[in-house]
Amino acid sequence: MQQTLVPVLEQAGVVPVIVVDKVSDALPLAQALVEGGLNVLEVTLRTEAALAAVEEIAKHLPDAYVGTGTVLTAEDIRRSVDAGATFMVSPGATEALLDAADNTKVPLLPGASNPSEVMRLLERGYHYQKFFPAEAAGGIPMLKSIGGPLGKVKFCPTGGISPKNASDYLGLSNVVCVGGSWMVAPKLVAEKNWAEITRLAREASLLKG
Ligand SMILES: O=C(O)C(=O)C[C@H](O)[C@H](O)COP(=O)(O)O
Repeated sequence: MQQTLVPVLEQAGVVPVIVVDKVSDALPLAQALVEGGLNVLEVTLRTEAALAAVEEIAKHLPDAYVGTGTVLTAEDIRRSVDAGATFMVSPGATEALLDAADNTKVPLLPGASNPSEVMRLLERGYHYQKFFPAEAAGGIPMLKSIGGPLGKVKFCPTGGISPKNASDYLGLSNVVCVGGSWMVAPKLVAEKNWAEITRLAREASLLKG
């Protein structure tokens, strides 16, 4: 069920976590990120514009893998699939969400923040999980500790990742990629500073080594 997601995550390095307020910003923003070398884009379902933004990017930017974030409910899954998302990300997981995900081909990267949550997701077949909120939930020491007993799970830590700590996370054997919003800061998007977004994306893309 996550088969199609694995190669996408493995080449992602840094996944920008995007909040789009205006649909008209979606394409130039996504283009700026792809130009900088980041091609796996998570558009959070936190704004009215999010689904239309996903549709635009999916339709016009074939070089990008666009997915939805902040997927909380079965309805969010349905709307993500309809918009053309190639993957979905949730900050945590509920049985209802996982049941709905079982009924769609679009892969889910579900969130966990401690060993019991990781184990529950593993029981449901999720070998790739988001570790959220990464810094607040114990960061690198927590991931190293989890990696002992639960070494077959690979994580995409998100929440508090920055240019300062991203490469340390990416250096862990149980980290497949990291998520972060620093290269799509609201101020940069509001100013339509696509050049700076490309510059930050390029810097981020070099972190994956
Ligand atoms: O909306 C979601 O589903 C989330 O998971 C939250 C995001 O992961 C964080 O907003 C990104 O964290 P920062 O890079 O610290 O801004």
